[in-house]
Amino acid sequence: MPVSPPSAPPMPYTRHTYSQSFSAAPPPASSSSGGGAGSSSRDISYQHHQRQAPSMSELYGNVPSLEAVIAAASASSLRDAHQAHRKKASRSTLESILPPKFRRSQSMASTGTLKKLVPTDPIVVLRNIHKTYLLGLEGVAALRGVSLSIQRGEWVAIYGTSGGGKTSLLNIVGTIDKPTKGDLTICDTVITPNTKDEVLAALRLTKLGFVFQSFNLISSMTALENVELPMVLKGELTASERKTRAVASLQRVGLGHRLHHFPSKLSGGEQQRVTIARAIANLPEVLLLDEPTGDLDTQNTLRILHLLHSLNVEQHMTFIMVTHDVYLKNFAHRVVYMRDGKIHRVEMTRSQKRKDALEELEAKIAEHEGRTSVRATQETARTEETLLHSSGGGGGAAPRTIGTVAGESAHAPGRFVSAATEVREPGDYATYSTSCGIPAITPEPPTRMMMPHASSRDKLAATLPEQQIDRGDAGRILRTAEAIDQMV
Ligand SMILES: Nc1ncnc2c1ncn2[C@@H]1O[C@H](COP(=O)(O)OP(=O)(O)OP(=O)(O)O)[C@@H](O)[C@H]1O
Repeated sequence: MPVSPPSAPPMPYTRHTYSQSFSAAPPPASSSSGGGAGSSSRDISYQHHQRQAPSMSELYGNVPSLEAVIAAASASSLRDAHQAHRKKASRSTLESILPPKFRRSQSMASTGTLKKLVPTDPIVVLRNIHKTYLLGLEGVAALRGVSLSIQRGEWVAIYGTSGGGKTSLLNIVGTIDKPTKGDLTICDTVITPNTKDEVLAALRLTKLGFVFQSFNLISSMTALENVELPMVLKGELTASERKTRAVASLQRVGLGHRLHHFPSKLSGGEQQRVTIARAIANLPEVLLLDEPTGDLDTQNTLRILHLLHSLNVEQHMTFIMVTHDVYLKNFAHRVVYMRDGKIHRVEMTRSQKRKDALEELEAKIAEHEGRTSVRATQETARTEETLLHSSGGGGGAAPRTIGTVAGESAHAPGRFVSAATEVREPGDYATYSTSCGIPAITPEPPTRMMMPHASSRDKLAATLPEQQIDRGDAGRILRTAEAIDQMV
C-alpha cells in the first residue's frame, strides 16, 4: 500500500545524458515542478535532455524521510492490515508471501535449470502502442504501433538501433510514461492514456521493479535504507522482516559489507548493485532493466548475470531488458529488435544457446573464483613471510585484512581478518551457488562462510613451519582460522 499518492506523473526516463551539449540552455522555471504531462513543448524537450531516470518519489509517490515513512508504516491501520496478512500465510521464507502462481515450482527450485515457457500466461500485453513527443512544433514519433505479448517468467531483450524506441517502450511498460495511442495490460491491470496516476503508482510499487541507468539512490540514506524504502512504502512487512530482506538482497549482490554506507561512499558499480538490490527487494513480478550491467566490471557483471538468471529461473520473475550488449541477449528467451519506432523482428533464442551461455557464465565465474583463490594464496604467502620475519621483534605484525570477495578491494574495511582464508558473506556465496533462491526471511545470526576448499587451518599450516604454529602472530592467525572453520 503506497504511503501517499504521487503529486505528479513521473517524468520520462532517458538513457543518455545530453546535458553537456545543452549546458548553455538554462533550466526553464517550470522544470522544477516536475510535471511531464501537460508541459509545453519546450519544457518537454528540456526535460528529455536533462532527465536520467525517475526519482523514487516520481515512481512511488511522495517519499518523505525514512523516519516519517517508518512512522506512517507503523500506524495502527497498517499494522492491522499487516496482521491480517500475517494470518494468511506462514512466512518462514520470503517465498511464502508470494502469490501461489509466483512461487517457484519444485522442479525449478532444485535444479536451477532453464525452464521451457508455456505461452499461456501473458503478464505484459501491448496493443498498438504509439508514442509521439512534442518537440517545438513538431511531433517526434518514437513508437509507431507496437504490439507485443510477454509471458510470465519470460526474459525479453529489447535490442536495436539508436533512437529506435527502446527507452520509450520501457517507459511505457514501466508506466512512467503514457502512450499517445493504444493500450496495454500489465499484471492484469489495463492501462490507457486516461488511467489515473495513483493507480499507476500503486502498480509500480507492488508489481514492477526498475534497474535503470543512473537511477539515483537517495543520498541521505544508507544502502540498507535505500533498499528498505520500497518495502516501507509497500507497508506489508514488519521492520525486522524488511531489514532481513534488505540485508539478504544486498548480500545477493555482494554488498553485505556495505550496508551502512551512503551512496557517496560507494563506487559507481556498487551503487548500481544497490539499485539492483532495491529493485528485487519487493519481489516484483516484472523487472525492467536498462543495460543492467552497464556500469559494472567483468566480475560484477558475471555476478549480476548469475543473480538475474537465478531470479528468472527460480522465482519466475519476468524481465524486460534493454541492452546493446550482444552477450547479455544470449540469456533472454526472446530478442525484440526495434527500429524506427516499430518492432523490426523478433527472434527466439534457441534453448541450447541459452544453456551454452549459462555454462559459459558459470565457467567464467569459476575461473574468476580460481583467480581470486590464487590471489588469496599469494597474499597469504606474503603475509606469512612478513609475520615470520617480524615474529622475533616483539608484538609482530597485525593480521592483515583480506577482502577476497569477487570484485572487492583486497582491503575492504569490515571484512574478516585471517590471512589465508577466502571469506565470503553468506549472500556472496549464494550468488555463486547453482540454486540460489531468495534467502529465508527468518533472521539468521550473522555468520561467515568460507568457500569449501581446504580448511583455513590446513591452508595456513601448509604455509608455516611447524615450530611457528603456536608462537606469536602466526599462532594467533592459525587459531583464528580454526575458529572460522568451526563456524562454517
Ligand atoms: N522526451 C522526448 N522528447 C522528444 N523526443 C524524444 C523524447 N524521448 C525520446 N525522443 C525521441 O524519440 C525517438 C526514440 O527515442 P528512444 O530514447 O526511445 O530510443 P532508443 O532506442 O532508446 O535509443 P538509444 O538506444 O539511443 O537510447 C528518438 O528519435 C528520440 O530522439
